[in-house]
Amino acid sequence: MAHSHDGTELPTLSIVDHPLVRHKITLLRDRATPTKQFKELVDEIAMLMAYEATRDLALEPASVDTPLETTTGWAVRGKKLTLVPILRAGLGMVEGILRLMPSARVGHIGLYRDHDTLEPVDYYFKVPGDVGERDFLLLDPMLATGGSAAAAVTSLKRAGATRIRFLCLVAAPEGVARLAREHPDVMVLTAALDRELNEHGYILPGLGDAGDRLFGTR
Ligand SMILES: O=P(O)(O)OC[C@H]1O[C@H](OP(=O)(O)OP(=O)(O)O)[C@H](O)[C@@H]1O
Ligand SMILES: O=c1cc[nH]c(=O)[nH]1
Ligand SMILES: [Mg+2]
Repeated sequence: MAHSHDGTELPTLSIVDHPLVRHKITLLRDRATPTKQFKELVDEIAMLMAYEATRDLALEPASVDTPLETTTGWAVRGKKLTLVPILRAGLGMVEGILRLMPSARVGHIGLYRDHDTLEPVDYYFKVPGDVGERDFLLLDPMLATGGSAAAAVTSLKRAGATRIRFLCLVAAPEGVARLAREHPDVMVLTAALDRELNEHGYILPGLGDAGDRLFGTR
């Protein structure tokens, strides 16, 4: 059971604190890290996190012919795992995870956070069919107020999704609490649980605006 800084229980939270992840997250936070390296780090951390997020995937026996004989191995069971990045910043997490599981499907959810109200505004939704039979990994580097993640989960559920995990790199306690309140069935995996949000809804200490740092906008 995880706790936020004020002691609230966060039962659906898992912090991926592998030493390599902690090292890379620190480089990602550094304001001096240039766009090219920022992109590479997001890609690498996402891949390491996906390894943890899929630890309990169901398997089924699979026959395999080695050069010497036939034996029984294992294959991941069921429909292809489905990655759903929240545009834009979530896009940075897709390629690294696809290297680990090249046959995963990819859906997209377009959302941006209104600068004044901090409320999510949605502009795109496309996911593969057979939604109810799929395991979804919803991807966004930042979980701040939780408004965007909660809205994306609501959209996925409206389309029929039942098994959703949310992967982020940096989370604020406020966002974790909101997601746990609105979608207690959705497990959240993060590489870092930060202290708080500032008055503009930015995570402290955080890493700044993930979308801008990934794509060189501002
Ligand atoms: O938890 P929240 O308070 O909703 O904030 C988090 C959202 O804000 C950022 O996206 P942004 O709105 O900057 O869009 P972008 O990815 O297009 O830059 C981030 O990538 C999340 O989607
Ligand atoms: O700190 C934050 C909060 C929301 N979105 C970001 O990219 N960074
Ligand atoms: Mg942004």
